[in-house]
Amino acid sequence: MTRIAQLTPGKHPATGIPAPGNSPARSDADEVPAIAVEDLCKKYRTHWAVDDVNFIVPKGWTVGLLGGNGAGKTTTIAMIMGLVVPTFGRAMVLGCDMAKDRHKVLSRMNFESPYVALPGRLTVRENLMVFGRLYGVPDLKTRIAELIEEFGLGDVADRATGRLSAGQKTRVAVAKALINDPDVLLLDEPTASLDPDRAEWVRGRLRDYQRRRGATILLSSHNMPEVEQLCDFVVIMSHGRVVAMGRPRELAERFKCRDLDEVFIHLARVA
Ligand SMILES: Nc1ncnc2c1ncn2[C@@H]1O[C@H](COP(=O)(O)OP(=O)(O)OP(=O)(O)O)[C@@H](O)[C@H]1O
Repeated sequence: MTRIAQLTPGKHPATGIPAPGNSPARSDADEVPAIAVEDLCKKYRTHWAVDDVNFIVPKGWTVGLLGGNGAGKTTTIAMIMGLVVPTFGRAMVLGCDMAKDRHKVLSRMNFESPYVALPGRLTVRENLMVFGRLYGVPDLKTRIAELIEEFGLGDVADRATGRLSAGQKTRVAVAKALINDPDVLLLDEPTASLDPDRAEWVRGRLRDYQRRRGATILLSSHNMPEVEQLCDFVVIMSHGRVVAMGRPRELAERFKCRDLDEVFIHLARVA
């Protein structure tokens, strides 16, 4: 049995985690997971940025990818997107090896990071139009109107994206990430530049989207209360390796901590 198979829901060696209540994975624990990361490694010159990472994300789950600065989260997400080629191992999305077959699943995925800027000279509407066309979204004008309404972007829809505030840009980026109704959504610190009110609002949108669509979300975040709110399960990395995984409450119990914040600090000091 591969390590990936051991991490299939219901077979988790440590936790035997059941699928979350609204998860389509509940009825079929053996179906192809949304994301499967198997023996994944990435070496830059002499440095292993990602070093033998294994985990799965069953369909319909929200999983947090956590770790301190330089732990390897962004590199792992980049390999899951098929943007960085693994040195060893593979990242599978909906059964496709992303280093070889990503064209087969890209239309069912999307990505958001405040650190990846959208073209600044294009207006918000033009950006949504460009990405909508790239993803082949049907009835695109209607979809853009829905997103502008849902994300409260009416006042800035015809302004250059580069001239918006960081918070406004983040809302545009999340709207862009949902334009193709993705089955799999990868989020790299989705609320990093938002004030607490806006951050909560974006989390609400993501939660609504996940529930409505049964979508799978893998999210990296340094905001532990956010992770506790959104995630069914977390994978914690340090120095390119997975050092712990489990449900947020289980991890707190396992490490005798009050919450995930304390677990994070504990692991950052010992791992
Ligand atoms: N293109 C690259 N060339 C060389 N080294 C890289 C490259 N990209 C990342 N690294 C290194 O790989 C390691 C992991 O980086 P990565 O960006 O994946 O970490 P991270 O967990 O996302 O960190 P942060 O929380 O600070 O964003 C770091 O030591 C980083 O310096």
